[in-house]
Amino acid sequence: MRPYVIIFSTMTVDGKIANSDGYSKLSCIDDFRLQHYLRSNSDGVMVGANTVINDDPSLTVRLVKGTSPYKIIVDSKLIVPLSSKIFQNPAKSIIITSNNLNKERYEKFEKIGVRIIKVDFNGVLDMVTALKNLYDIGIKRLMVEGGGHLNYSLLYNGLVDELWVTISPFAFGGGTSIFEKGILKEIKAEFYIKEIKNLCQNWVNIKYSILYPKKPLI
Ligand SMILES: NC(=O)C1=CN([C@@H]2O[C@H](COP(=O)(O)OP(=O)(O)OC[C@H]3O[C@@H](n4cnc5c(N)ncnc54)[C@H](O)[C@@H]3O)[C@@H](O)[C@H]2O)C=CC1
Ligand SMILES: Nc1nc(O)c(N)c(N[C@@H]2O[C@H](COP(=O)(O)O)[C@@H](O)[C@H]2O)n1
Repeated sequence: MRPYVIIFSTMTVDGKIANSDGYSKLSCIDDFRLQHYLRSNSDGVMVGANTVINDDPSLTVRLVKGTSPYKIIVDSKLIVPLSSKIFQNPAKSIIITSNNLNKERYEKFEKIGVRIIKVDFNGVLDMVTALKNLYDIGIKRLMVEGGGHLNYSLLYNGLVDELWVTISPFAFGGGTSIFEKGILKEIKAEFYIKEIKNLCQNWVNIKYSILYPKKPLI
């Protein structure tokens, strides 16, 4: 069994979630409220290593009432700084990483109480096994907040149930896309519209369910 997975992302009209300098503030207040609402209705919120390094996020629930979920970082080489805000409440932090690293790398995180889930790494981490592990520790509903490489690796593996994407009224012409294939192959993923909502006049949130791929391709 694996968690029900929802990707939440805010992108420009040209599909970018950050520009090439790493600038990524694209939401309006209603969109931030939606983001916090989904956090409060999730058992865990997952981000990739680059997102932690670029944004130093809190990933807490602040704009609506509710409990902050587990924070889950996908980091194959364990490069995220120990001083990141995410580790301020280490008991609710989980790192998914490779089982090929040396002991010292895990130890510094384990020492402060961060839970480490080790999975196989073959250029990308085995996210099928990672999600099974998360389900077994009680994470039944998982929100994914990017970045583009993490989003794509989950989509590619048929591990996404819904995509909540907000289109913000900007274009960058470059930068990081909502889905970045990295070393993975291209696919033709297909989505089905469940709901469309206008936010703060010029922003649009679209809730999609995934038509394809629904199951791991590998
Ligand atoms: N506007 C928005 O909604 C959001 C924007 N962002 C922006 O996106 C940018 C970061 O995106 P990306 O560069 O795509 O980085 P990312 O956050 O997806 O992290 C990529 C890294 O995470 C690890 N990783 C993720 N999935 C993996 C897998 N399956 N196997 C192995 N390792 C894996 C690897 O270390 C990889 O280099 C930042 O600038 C951030 O500000 C991030 C989240 C939301
Ligand atoms: N929905 C959304 N809109 C934006 O404009 C964003 N920049 C992001 N970024 C994501 O939110 C995280 C920051 O969370 P905190 O406010 O620090 O709790 C950031 O790391 C991205 O995952 N999202």
